Amino acid sequence: MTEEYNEKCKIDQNDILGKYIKASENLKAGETILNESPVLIIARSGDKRCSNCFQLTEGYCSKCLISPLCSNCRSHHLYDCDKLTIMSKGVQFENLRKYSDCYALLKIFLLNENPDTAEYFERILNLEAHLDKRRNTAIWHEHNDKVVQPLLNSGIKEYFKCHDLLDEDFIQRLCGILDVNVYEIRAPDKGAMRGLYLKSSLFSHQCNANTNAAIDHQYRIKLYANRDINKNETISSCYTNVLLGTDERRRILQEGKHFHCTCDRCKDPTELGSHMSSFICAPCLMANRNGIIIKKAVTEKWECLACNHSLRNEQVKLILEKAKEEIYHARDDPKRYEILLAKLGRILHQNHYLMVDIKQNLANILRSVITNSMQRPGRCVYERKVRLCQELVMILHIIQPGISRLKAIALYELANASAELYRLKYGEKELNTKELVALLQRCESMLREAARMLLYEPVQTPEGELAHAAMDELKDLLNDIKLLKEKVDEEN
Ligand SMILES: C[S@@+](CC[C@H](N)C(=O)[O-])C[C@H]1O[C@@H](n2cnc3c(N)ncnc32)[C@H](O)[C@@H]1O
Repeated sequence: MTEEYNEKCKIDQNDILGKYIKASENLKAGETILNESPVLIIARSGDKRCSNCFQLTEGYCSKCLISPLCSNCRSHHLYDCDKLTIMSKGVQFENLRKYSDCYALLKIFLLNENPDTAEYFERILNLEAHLDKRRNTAIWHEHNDKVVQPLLNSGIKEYFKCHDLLDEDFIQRLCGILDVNVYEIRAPDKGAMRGLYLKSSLFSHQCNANTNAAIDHQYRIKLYANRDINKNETISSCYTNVLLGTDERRRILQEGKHFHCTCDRCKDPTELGSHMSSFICAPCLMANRNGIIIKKAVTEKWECLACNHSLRNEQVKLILEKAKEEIYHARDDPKRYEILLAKLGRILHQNHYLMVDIKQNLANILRSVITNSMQRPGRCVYERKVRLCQELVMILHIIQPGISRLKAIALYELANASAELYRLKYGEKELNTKELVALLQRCESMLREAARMLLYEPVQTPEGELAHAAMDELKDLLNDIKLLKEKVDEEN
């Protein structure tokens, strides 16, 4: 492939990945690889968002009658509005309104109508669609009912330049292109929507990817190296939630992106030693042994590493289904979460992704208890919060060893909760001033590490704002430490 990409990386192609990006030079951790604006921003399937500000809405533009528009916005993209205004006079726009996913496709056709953007239409058509893998699957039928038929029956196709292309297969192909290539982006209401980026969509996936994607308030994407990348190394981005277990991640990637992931983490039954899918071996537990059940790589059987005990696939499925149901019913109740942790902790490894899910939920509840000025959290709240954050940081160190947004947030919370706990202990005379200084210095280095990783995030995003908060808190902490050190000197 000779197609130009940029000076830091180039496009290559192989039978497994299709097109993918590799480094043309050595890249340093933190180095920006790509900055790009989306060619398309669309609502998530089933949502309706204002064409101008992207807030959720039920309203429509009073001129073109087809584009969703919220009550705060008076107009949207002029070219699109003028074109759709002509079309709406001769089409059944009620059907297009009823099936909101049609609007994403109309936006793609409009790119082709507009001479300024027609080039993007051509480039979108070059993206992977996995048409054959999708044919006659559940998603194919869903798109047929909610996009293909409503579009074809509305009569709108005759108004587009590409009307003779617009048959069932072509529309399914575009649906496939969107499903396979979009990035999830944060909507103004903090919900999710989708962005299509022509260059960024060529990055292949790894569950332990070597880049992070950061999307700013204008929806520009920045892809930066989260660790050093060698020349000719494949540059990857992560398409899925890293806090899920291998079977879950693989299922999501198979269903949504149509490939079987064979990255280092997926291939390793211990998930790089994190044990995020492992079970506790009951016979070993009874015998006071440390038995862990993992899914063996070749046989795909769930077997204990210490004895010959095994679990059948159906048993594993049942345990997980029941655990998920119990987690669902415990939602927002810290006491029930604690009981569940104790109960499931006898079946699931401490780092199992469902245990991590409960611990994250619990840590979030404790955060609101701590930050709520009406409540006066006791020491035990801080102790629990510290323990939960420590466990999360430890797992993230394994699965995201480089620069990591999740790790930065967990470290930030750990540093603050720990500092508060040490101050409480000091107030209760459990620590002397010198000991407090030493412990606060540990918090300082955690906060510094969190701020360092968050500084790669765009300023006007929640993570960018957290970077600022971390810097401010670091200053306060340094000041505290300085005053306490002076006190130590006076005491000596
Ligand atoms: C967003 S596209 C990436 C660009 C794509 N390779 C192309 O040729 O246009 C996602 C698709 O790339 C392929 N892919 C990405 N990462 C992969 C991986 N780790 N293993 C196998 N296929 C992968 C899959 O076909 C997937 O559906």
